Amino acid sequence: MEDEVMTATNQLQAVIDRIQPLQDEVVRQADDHLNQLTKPPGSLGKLEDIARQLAGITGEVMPVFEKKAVIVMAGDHGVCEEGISAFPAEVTPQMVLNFLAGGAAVNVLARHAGADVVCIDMGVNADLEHPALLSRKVRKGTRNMAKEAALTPEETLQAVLAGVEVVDDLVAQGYRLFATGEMGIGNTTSSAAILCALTGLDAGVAVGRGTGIDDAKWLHKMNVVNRVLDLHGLRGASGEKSGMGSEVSDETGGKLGGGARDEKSGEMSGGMSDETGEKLGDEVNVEKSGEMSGRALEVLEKAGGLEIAGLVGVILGAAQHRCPVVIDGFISSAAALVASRLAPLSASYMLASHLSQEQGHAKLLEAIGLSAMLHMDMRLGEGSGAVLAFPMIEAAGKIMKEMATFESAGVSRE
Ligand SMILES: Cc1cc2ncn([C@H]3O[C@H](COP(=O)(O)O)[C@@H](O)[C@H]3O)c2cc1C
Ligand SMILES: O=C(O)c1cccnc1
Repeated sequence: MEDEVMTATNQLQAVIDRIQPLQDEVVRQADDHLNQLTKPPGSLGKLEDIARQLAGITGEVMPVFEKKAVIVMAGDHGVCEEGISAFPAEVTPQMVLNFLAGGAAVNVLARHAGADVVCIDMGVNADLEHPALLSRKVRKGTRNMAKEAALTPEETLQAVLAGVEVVDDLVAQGYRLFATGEMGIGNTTSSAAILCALTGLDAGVAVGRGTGIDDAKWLHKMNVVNRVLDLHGLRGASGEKSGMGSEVSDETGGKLGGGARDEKSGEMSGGMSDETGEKLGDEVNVEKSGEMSGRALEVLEKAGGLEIAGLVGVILGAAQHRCPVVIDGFISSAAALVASRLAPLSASYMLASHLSQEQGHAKLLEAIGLSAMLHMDMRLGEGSGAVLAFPMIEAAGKIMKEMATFESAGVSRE
């Protein structure tokens, strides 16, 4: 078992080590091109930030994304037995079948965006079979994190590496633009615990109403998250700078397997933040990823979900392949936070699609250094907000490719 964990750890470290900074030179070329286009400089606002970020990610000033996919990972949560959701756990497999039949919100919005839905069983507590379902089932649901660790180290690594492989396969099929999506009743509780554990935030700030729980259940859900943090010693020891001004101690961050780590990892290069929009023109990249943070993996083991762990792998895999990855709502962002702590450079490959109504989502994005494109008051998950943002991302690419320059259109300036 030890050997298996070591091998999987090394595999994950290799993925992290392959993640490169954005290509500064191409970002500069994109910036130059944007300034030749028939518009006052900067007048396309965040579309220009996206265009620069896409250039730095892909190495192309005019990227085109012919094949795009939303990767919807599903898993069940043992913590449901604490009564923290407005819906029963059976909804997870039922919704997976709905995704496969094409009837869920994410299917509709993906069709609208011309994207494919790739549905993956990471750990649903049912025997599901369908020709279009990819099974990467690690186990039938997590353990109840309020009583014991949700996952073992082996299970956690297996799920993360499965996510990496899913992206490897899709890239081999020609996909170049990804979105994260998930299904798992109870997973806003898991995500809130991850947010608290990695930033030091209080449960009162991080815990939201998920599928729509009433006040009494909401208070209970906060208590459950507090119990999880106490049981697993996850309180206030992020080992990382949160980027939100919350003071956190720094003793537990470390290379997996022991050694001390000295890595400034709180400053993210997430391309969509207001500051980074400016930064993209000159200083896009932060430091190269260092050794992976054992702390982030530990949090995933203690409080994670199999679909969340899988999405961590999807995000790292996309970054490894220099593909943009569009992050959906609260749960996807919890996975993105873990990914950014494992590999700080991965944040440069993320685009935050929308600001979920789920309490805590703004703090979660802030901790990664991302700012959301859309404010649609959505709180669904599944990847629904992320696919809704696909057309905007493609629009940024089209601006680069199709817009006339001052010279070509004979438009005067100065
Ligand atoms: C019918 C239905 C469809 C969904 N699609 C996504 N979620 C969302 O709700 C769940 C998280 O909320 P909580 O932590 O409160 O259980 C996740 O499955 C998430 O994807 C859904 C929830 C329901 C009920
Ligand atoms: O923001 C989300 O992803 C979300 C919020 C509530 C319930 N399910 C998902």
